[in-house]
Amino acid sequence: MTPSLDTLCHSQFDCRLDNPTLLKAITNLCEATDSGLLLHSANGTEIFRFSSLRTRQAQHQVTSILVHHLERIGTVKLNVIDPDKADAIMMCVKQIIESSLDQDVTSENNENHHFRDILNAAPIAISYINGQTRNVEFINPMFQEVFGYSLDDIPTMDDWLERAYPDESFRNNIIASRSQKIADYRTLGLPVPDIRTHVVCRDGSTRQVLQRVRWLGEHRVTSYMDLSALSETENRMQTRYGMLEMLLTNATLDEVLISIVRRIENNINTGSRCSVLLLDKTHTSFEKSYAPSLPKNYNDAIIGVQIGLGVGSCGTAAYLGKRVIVEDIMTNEYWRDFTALAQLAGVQSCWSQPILNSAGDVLGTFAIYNDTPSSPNNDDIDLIGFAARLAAIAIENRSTQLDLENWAFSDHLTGLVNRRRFFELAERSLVESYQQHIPMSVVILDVDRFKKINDQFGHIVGDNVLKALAKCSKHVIGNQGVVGRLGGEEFTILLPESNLLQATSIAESLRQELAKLSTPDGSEDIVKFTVSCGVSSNDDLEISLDELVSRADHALYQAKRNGRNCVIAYQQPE
Ligand SMILES: Nc1nc2c(ncn2[C@@H]2O[C@H](COP(=O)(O)OP(=O)(O)OP(=O)(O)O)[C@@H](O)[C@H]2O)c(=O)[nH]1
Repeated sequence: MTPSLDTLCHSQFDCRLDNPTLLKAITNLCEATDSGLLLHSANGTEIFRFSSLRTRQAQHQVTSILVHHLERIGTVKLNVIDPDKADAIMMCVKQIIESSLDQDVTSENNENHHFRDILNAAPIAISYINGQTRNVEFINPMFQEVFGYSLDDIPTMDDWLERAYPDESFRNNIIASRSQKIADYRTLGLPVPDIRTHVVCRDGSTRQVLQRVRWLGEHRVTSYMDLSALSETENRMQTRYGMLEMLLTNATLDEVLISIVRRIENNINTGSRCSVLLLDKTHTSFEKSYAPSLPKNYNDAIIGVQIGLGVGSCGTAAYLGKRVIVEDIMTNEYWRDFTALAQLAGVQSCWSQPILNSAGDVLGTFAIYNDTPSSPNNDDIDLIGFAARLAAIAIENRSTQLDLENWAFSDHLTGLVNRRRFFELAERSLVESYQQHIPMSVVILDVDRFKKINDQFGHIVGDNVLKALAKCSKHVIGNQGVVGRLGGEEFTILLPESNLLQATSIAESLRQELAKLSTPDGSEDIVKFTVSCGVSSNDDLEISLDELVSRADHALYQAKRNGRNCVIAYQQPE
């Protein structure tokens, strides 16, 4: 910053007159030339006077305006005895003063260059504004890098404020009052508190910065620490916490996976979309797609696709069990057979990470798609890895939960639904039956003389009989109903859409099939057995589940009394 010469004359030239070299040089000149001399600064203050007895008598006076680099810095009045020497003496005076000033300006310039160098090297954006003229005199390279503006874009403070805060009412209210506060702090001699603010950059983007204002004489030095990178990190942390929280809720697997996709999409560049693709049980082809931002026909086309080398980013990543980064789909060989699909979705790059379970098996993939060719930075890689791990946990959680549910709801010996589950399902069916006016039926089935089988062949063979019965019953009933084990050698069958006649017929078929079964006894022999069944239905009137079951039980009792190995439908007593 070169201070104007005017400033030098007014504020600094006077005090520099005590510079002994300058005073000595002028005094010497006056003595050598018999001159008297009176020097005024530009504002008229007398700053130097020399006179001797002879010069006081001298009649010839010359006045000259002292000009330095076209700027007036003061006047010199000479009293000379020999008028012919007046111009030469005046020239000498000027040279002495100007060379002294040049030295001062040069040292000032050196200081200013040093100051500039420091600002240029500073890692934060800095502007240097003249508080009186409001001219932006300097901005450092970091300022240009962070905000994009050059000095030509913002020659004055008002230009800067208009660009940085384009909303006029915000400028007139918030910014104006902030400027007033900054002035007040200055008047009070207090440091101006730092503030967080959002600045609009030259390219229209917004940067969050920490603004610090300090005064250097008349100059306002403002530094801006870029917080945008910091808030990006904060956002990413928030996203991660949000996803972890989701895992702890009762959300279904579908909800968790969609939530992972959505949250990552909100956290990355606009124009980027995400997907979770899940493999089928054989781990060879994609079975499910969670990609709500990709077109439906894209998702549909992915289902059933066999994974392998060159099956896009995800097919290849799932096949290799390794992350696959495709920066440009149109030129990458993994996408050679899928470019039309990519065009359909409007994606040009795809980074895919396999989802691995704790045993290291590939369960699917998590991927980020971009609408332009692009490569991920370290943060992106980190985020993809995090999303894939989270998806793996969600999937494993879900399967553990299913295992637990199965364990809680199924009979351990036969794998059929247990008593508790059977009654839950039957209760639900009964409600629907009345709502839809479709009768439902219940069959209770009991192995005849099972005690004898146990006694004769032992408990293990008895167990095998029960398992064989369960397997055969499930097969015969198929999707007509649900087979459950009530306990011991007693089973039950729920037939939600069968009336009494149909249910009796189904039970009769089952009885016949079971009678054909032969269970090995562990030696040469085989075990044959029969069953008796009681059937009830809600054809005729609205009854409770307890009543329905008790009627079937009653019918079973009849079947046993009738000699076993038969099916009896419940009949209302006359
Ligand atoms: N092997 C085996 N036996 C069981 C199991 N649960 C109950 N039992 C046996 O099943 C038999 C049931 O006998 P009972 O209730 O007297 O009836 P039953 O011999 O089948 O005669 P009826 O029902 O009158 O035809 C008992 O001997 C129980 O010990 C089981 O899980 N495994």
